[in-house]
Amino acid sequence: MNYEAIVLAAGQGKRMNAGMNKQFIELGGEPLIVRTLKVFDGDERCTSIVLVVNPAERSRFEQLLSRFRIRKVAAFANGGQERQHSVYNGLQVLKGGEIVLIHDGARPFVRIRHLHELADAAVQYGAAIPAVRVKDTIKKASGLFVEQTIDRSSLWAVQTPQAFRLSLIMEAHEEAKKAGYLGTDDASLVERLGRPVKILEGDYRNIKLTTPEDLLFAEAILASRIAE
Ligand SMILES: Nc1ccn([C@@H]2O[C@H](COP(=O)(O)OP(=O)(O)OP(=O)(O)O)[C@@H](O)[C@H]2O)c(=O)n1
Ligand SMILES: C[C@](O)(CO)[C@H](O)COP(=O)(O)O
Repeated sequence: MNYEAIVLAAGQGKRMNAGMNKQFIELGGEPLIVRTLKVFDGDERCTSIVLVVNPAERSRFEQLLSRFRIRKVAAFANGGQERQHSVYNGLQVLKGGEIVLIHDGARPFVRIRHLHELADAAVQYGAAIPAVRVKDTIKKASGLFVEQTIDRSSLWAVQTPQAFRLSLIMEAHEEAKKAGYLGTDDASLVERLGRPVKILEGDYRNIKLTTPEDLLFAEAILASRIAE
């Protein structure tokens, strides 16, 4: 199934502590955002990309698109205060296809195979997300004391891209906006409508580069790919 993509790059990268938007950090000679965009740009099922950026950084992103010959960015949208607001702004400029994949620009290692599986699952279920089973024991705390150990057999660590029927995710964002609800991912806005969200087994290497040590993991993943 073909799809449109919204790629989010309008954050500040505060937890990366790099003194700049982490999207511009180079991995193996290419900026993080370029690596992410290349995956979608190279997927024949991706019809177009909306890139969500801080307006103050737009010309820098435009220069990268030109330098690295990224062809499918059809439109920019302005980032908002929160990730959810950025997604909402991106939804407003979509061309209006049936399926949209919403992806963190900070996740450069997503595989095309998963893009296709997620888009197809969104056709079938309305909403589909990649996730990996939790490997650690998770505990709920009160302050810094354990309150409860959570049974991890039904816990998943959720990733992006998150895939949706466009009409459904538009409704979910509008309803969340009306209710003043803020979620940390887009699927939570669909869940609150009582609509199903399908989980697809993801890849532990589809990491979100968030804190400095994630760059170490990223270099290792890159090295392993070169060896493939
Ligand atoms: N208002 C926001 C916040 C985040 N993002 C994007 O959403 C993705 C996931 O967010 P996160 O990893 O938290 O990135 P930052 O917000 O940049 O990081 P931090 O919270 O450490 O500042 C990133 O690609 C980020 O650029 C966005 O487009 N608009
Ligand atoms: C959307 C997400 O990547 C799913 O795990 C995550 O919720 C983003 O969180 P962030 O704090 O905005 O990076």
